[in-house]
Amino acid sequence: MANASQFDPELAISHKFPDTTYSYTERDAALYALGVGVCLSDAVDTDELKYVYNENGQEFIKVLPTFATLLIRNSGASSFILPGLEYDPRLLLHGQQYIELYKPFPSSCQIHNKISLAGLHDKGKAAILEIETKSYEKDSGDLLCMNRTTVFLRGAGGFSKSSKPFSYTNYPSNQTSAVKIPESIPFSVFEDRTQPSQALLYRLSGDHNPLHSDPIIAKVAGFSQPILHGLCTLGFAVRAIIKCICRGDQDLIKSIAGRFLLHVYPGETLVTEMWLEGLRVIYRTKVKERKRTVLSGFVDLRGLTSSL
Ligand SMILES: CCC/C=C/C(=O)SCCNC(=O)CCNC(=O)[C@H](O)C(C)(C)COP(=O)([O-])OP(=O)([O-])OC[C@H]1O[C@@H](n2cnc3c(N)ncnc32)[C@H](O)[C@@H]1OP(=O)([O-])[O-]
Repeated sequence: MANASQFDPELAISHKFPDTTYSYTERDAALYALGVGVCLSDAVDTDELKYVYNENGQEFIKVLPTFATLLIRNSGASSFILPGLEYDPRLLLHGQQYIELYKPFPSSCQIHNKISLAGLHDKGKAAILEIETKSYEKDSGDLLCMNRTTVFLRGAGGFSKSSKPFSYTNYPSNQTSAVKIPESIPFSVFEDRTQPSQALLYRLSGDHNPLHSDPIIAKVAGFSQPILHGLCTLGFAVRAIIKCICRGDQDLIKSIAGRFLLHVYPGETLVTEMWLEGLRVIYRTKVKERKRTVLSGFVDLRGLTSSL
């Protein structure tokens, strides 16, 4: 439990984050695609080869919508360290991710990020911190996407009165990632087995948190072995939706919300169930071997393909 003297929520809320920059090339986009399982079970997958190879003479490779989560990499870990918040970073877990996409990503680009604090909550046993990043294309000044990252700081709650726990949010409640899963049979189900080396491949895209690679750090954090990055699991789930519901058209994705409910061990099989409600896909991802739900959320679409 956090010592109240180590936490000054008002100081954290008034903190001004410096802008950050990020540049990527086609190589980064392709490496990321491999990290989230593109062409994992079929090297010539007709829906996915375009993310890693200039197929049929296409000039540029295509970029997955979840690549949005990499644009904030340089603002990543350091943006969770704020004046007024002291906690053990080894106990930090990724809780939720919300992404809005405004324009398809070019295959290479220079990015300018504007960062702000979107939420801070005292949950008693934990504190929840939410950071929002707006990513602009440097050349055109166009807004490409917005990411809202929620982290769960285990052991850092209890910094306010339990009768009136501190809670600050500056965004609409309909953007929360928690969803109610329908009781009906899913519209579609997709299964994908992650590789035992999946986290080691994914980390090359820039998330070097040792929780995903170092057995000793993983044990300190309470896991039997290094766990998969939450955003890697999200990448697998959204790929399943692009394949099964968007029929391979990644540009149909408008926004993505995901709540990480349980850790995934690299090598486990991910089964994503999808329900279509108008232009919203509600989804749930389970680990087949442990029969446990690890991720759930929704994806809003710009439209449906005529072949659906
Ligand atoms: C990005 C940086 C680095 C990346 C690291 C990774 O990738 S790590 C790998 C990827 N990440 C992982 O592997 C993490 C997987 N997830 C977990 O292990 C667990 O879900 C947990 C430990 C985050 C919370 O479990 P628990 O049993 O301690 O929680 P509880 O059910 O008792 O609820 C307490 C309160 O918290 C709320 N709340 C609950 N969950 C979430 C959430 N996800 N999100 C937000 N909020 C959440 C819940 O609504 C409730 O509030 P209310 O309603 O009372 O106002």
